[in-house]
Amino acid sequence: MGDRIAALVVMGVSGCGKSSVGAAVAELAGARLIEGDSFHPAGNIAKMSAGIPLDDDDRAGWLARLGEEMARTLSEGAAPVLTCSALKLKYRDALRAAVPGLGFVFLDLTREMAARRVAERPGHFMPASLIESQFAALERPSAEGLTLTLDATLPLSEMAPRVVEWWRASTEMHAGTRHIPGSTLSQAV
Ligand SMILES: Nc1ncnc2c1ncn2[C@@H]1O[C@H](COP(=O)(O)OP(=O)(O)OP(=O)(O)O)[C@@H](O)[C@H]1O
Ligand SMILES: O=C(O)[C@H](O)[C@@H](O)[C@H](O)[C@H](O)CO
Repeated sequence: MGDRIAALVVMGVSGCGKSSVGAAVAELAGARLIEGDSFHPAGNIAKMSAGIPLDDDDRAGWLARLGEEMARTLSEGAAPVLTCSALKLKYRDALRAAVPGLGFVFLDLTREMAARRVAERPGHFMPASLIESQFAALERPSAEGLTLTLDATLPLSEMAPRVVEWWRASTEMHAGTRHIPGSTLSQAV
């Protein structure tokens, strides 16, 4: 601890709750939600809709775009909360290179629960048949700094405050200043 978290990425496999948790955290922290799925190029959506997993090349441009979007949000004085699968270490490192002080919230879910959630979710492009490939790609962020792992089956009402508390604690420990996520305000404590 002690490193200030400038922006958050809510990560994990499809169905783990990135959009739900990201929205709740952004709301509670007064931060700006960036919904990573909205930045996929049409070709990526077409591939996933057809039941074909994305590969590193498919994800490279998308990750670069997400890094730019977080940097742009910070330059406007807002704190970004990005939802992004960020399944592999090299994807997370690409995001870290774009935005120093990036915190990750990993929503940990079993294959069975992820498959059930995705199968039961109406009107979404992601088929449950791709869950296995999501777990095949997943490199859990177990030994990485500025990372909070949460059981993705916890109630949302419990997760969002925990994330915001962790975020605040990291900022308050930074050089004796308190940074309020979502604002440009930094005050001495
Ligand atoms: N903590 C939770 N408890 C119970 N159900 C949840 C929880 N979080 C999310 N869900 C439900 O699981 C489904 C998937 O959630 P959500 O869309 O937020 O996941 P996601 O990781 O953003 O998925 P994707 O990456 O595929 O878009 C939704 O139907 C959502 O309502
Ligand atoms: O890296 C990936 O394979 C993708 O980002 C997927 O995770 C989906 O976009 C997302 O989960 C929507 O269901």
